Amino acid sequence: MNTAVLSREKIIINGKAVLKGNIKIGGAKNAALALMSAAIMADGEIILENVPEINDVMVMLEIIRSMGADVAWQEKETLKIKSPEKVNSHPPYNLVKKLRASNLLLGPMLARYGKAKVALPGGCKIGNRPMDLHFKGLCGLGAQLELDRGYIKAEAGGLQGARVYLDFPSVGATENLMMAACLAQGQTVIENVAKEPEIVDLANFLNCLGAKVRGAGTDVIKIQGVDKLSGCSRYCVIPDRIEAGTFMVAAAATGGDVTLENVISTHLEPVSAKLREANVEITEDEDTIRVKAGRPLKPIDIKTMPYPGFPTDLQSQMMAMLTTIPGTSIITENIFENRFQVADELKRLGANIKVEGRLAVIEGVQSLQGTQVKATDLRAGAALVVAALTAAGTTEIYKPDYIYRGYHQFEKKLKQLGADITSL
Ligand SMILES: CC(=O)N[C@H]1[C@@H](OP(=O)(O)OP(=O)(O)OC[C@H]2O[C@@H](n3ccc(=O)[nH]c3=O)[C@H](O)[C@@H]2O)O[C@H](CO)[C@@H](O)[C@@H]1O
Ligand SMILES: C=C(OP(=O)(O)O)C(=O)O
Repeated sequence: MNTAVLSREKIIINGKAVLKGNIKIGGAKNAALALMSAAIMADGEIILENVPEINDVMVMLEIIRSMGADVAWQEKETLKIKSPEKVNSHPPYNLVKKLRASNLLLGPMLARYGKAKVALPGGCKIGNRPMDLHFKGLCGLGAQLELDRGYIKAEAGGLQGARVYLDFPSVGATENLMMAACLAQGQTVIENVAKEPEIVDLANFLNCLGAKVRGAGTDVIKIQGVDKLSGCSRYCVIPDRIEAGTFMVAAAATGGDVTLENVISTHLEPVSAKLREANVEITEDEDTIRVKAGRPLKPIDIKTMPYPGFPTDLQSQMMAMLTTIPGTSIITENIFENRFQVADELKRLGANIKVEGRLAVIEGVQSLQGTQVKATDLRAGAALVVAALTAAGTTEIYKPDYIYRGYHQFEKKLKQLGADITSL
């Protein structure tokens, strides 16, 4: 078990690898972070299993510890959390600014302790990431919120159940409201919610703590408020569909044959569907997926959408794969306007990509050539690794710390599949 934040100057990859073999996928970053936030609402002790030992989790652990929670790794990927009677409702700026998911502390803090002062969250600069829907929803439940010099200040003298309509199915807003509503008085109905598997995981976890949440995974979530939430002797975080999808794309891009263990294949249907369209052979079992790319790959078009659409968190990796598939592929990014930053780095490797607003047109080239590039965000970093694996020669990827935010033992797993990869 490694509980320190991992930091490196660069990742070095000698390309033209063909990935082959089996690897185990870890717990989902975006589920684990939400569950850790929810844990501060509970009265008893919580044991969370399958928690990925990634940098974002290490930061979230420090955040809830700074708020007074008793948090400790019990064994590999198992976290024990006991929230305090009285919380420090002002977690430190230098930790909060590192994470997007720190915005998920707002709902739980308001619900259990009636107040919160949280710096505006950080996370990857993949676009404008407003919090108007979080504000609208929490105000709808009776909270008072204001923005003051980069801090969100919130207060509530007891939240009241209400009907809230989200103008967009935001993952974070759905999660914040769902958590806050668990301890509100009466019923809350949230309409047009996000349907991502991480939302369902959070709802299941909250119910395990004694909450009454119904409808997660559909467009409408109904929550009957309860007086308090208890502990939970064991809850297992769902597998990370984005980590799994990244390895699926890497396997396909390198013409490999890789079996992923510990996945929920239904969560990966949008990814499997697009890879099949690109002529990749996918065989699914309940908890394994085999990706075999024996045949020539075909160009495809991709549009990112809220779940069950194609995930924006896998768009950059797909772009990397498409750079060497002969023909024209078109990607439409509908969620985050800056997710095409990776295109400029892929172009350094010889890719032919034209970006026009929300559209990227990719003309497949014969091969990429290794050079120096830099990760601009978490998934851009993962995409550069995929590209470097296919490239001729050596690629150095700077700023790999972005990658360590969300991938545990990325290099070790890739090595296990036959990649020539190291980091300094
Ligand atoms: C920690 C975590 O779980 N991060 C995920 C979460 O981010 P996050 O929760 O930040 O993403 P959202 O679903 O909230 O954002 C999606 C879209 O909604 C917009 N929006 C969001 C909130 C709001 O109040 N107003 C508003 O307009 C955003 O600008 C964006 O265009 O879902 C994203 C979309 O699947 C993923 O890429 C992130 O990996
Ligand atoms: C955008 C991502 O994460 P975050 O929301 O934590 O910045 C991601 O996981 O790709």
